[in-house]
Amino acid sequence: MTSLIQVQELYRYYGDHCAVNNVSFTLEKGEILGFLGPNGAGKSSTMQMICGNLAPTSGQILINGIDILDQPREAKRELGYLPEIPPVYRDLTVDEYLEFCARLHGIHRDRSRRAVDTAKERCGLTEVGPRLINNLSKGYQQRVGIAQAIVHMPAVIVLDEPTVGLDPIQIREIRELIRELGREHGVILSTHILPEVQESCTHVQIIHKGRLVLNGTIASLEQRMRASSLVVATCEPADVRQLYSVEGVQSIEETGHNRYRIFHDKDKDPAVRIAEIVVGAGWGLAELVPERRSMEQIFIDITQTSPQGEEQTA
Ligand SMILES: Nc1ncnc2c1ncn2[C@@H]1O[C@H](COP(=O)(O)OP(=O)(O)OP(=O)(O)O)[C@@H](O)[C@H]1O
Repeated sequence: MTSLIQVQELYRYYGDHCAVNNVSFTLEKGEILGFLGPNGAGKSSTMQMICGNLAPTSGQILINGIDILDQPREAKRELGYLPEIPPVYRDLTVDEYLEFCARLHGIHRDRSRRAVDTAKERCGLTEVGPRLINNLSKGYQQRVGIAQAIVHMPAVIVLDEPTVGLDPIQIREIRELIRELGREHGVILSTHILPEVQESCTHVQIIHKGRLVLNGTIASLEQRMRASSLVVATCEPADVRQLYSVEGVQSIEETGHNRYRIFHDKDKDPAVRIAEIVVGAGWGLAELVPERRSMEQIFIDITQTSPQGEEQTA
């Protein structure tokens, strides 16, 4: 079966600066791939190359088996792209704009009305068809941006930072929409926001200084985020010696008034036993929280364990 996207040994230089460095990956049907990295990591450059808007220095990109450099028109038919700044014309109504996009995508006039209605319905825009885009909220303008990306029913949708500048409710709605789109399209979502990937995606790739340093499922990312420490707070002072007796506990740091950070073996979670001891001894269990690594810590972890920034498959 052909992958929806196949990227092989992709490079992009800006002068001497290597912004995308030997990136290879595939996107399969049913996958929502989060392309995660800090600002300047090379996400937008990669997205633009995949969408045929930026020439690679070298490498190959196949969209549904079609080479975007050899057959750009055919390959682009399989693609919907929402750039970081949505390409909407604010002085058109939603209907006029989407109709225009449908025609640009080569949909015949007879079928464009239907295509626009379907895209509006999927993006929750049915009620606002006659309204000027300029008068819509930023969240709705973003939906219009997504509607233009799906109006021609592409196999693949590429969304570059789709929730930047939205308020928390709008963010939730757009993430829900992305999950929904993932049922019928392959989706690549570029973002520097870790929770975005955790909430919306099935797979994740981390790009760091132009290189892919992690490629795996969301479950594998969650695994990496689990730090090997717990924070325990008690109402009465705990007898630390008893906590040391729990299997897997390596060291205990007292961090304040009846608060303890317990470091443990990665493969042995002592939380249940610690809770039993605290409750059994009558110290009062006020808090027991497994600590989690931040994205920055994961970057450090990954880049330190693979000094050349080589890709790890989790
Ligand atoms: N046209 C350009 N000319 C020179 N350098 C560029 C150009 N576009 C991007 N870069 C550089 O290439 C690197 C990758 O940029 P890119 O925009 O792809 O990263 P990004 O991960 O999308 O970051 P952001 O989230 O800030 O957009 C950065 O160091 C950036 O400064």
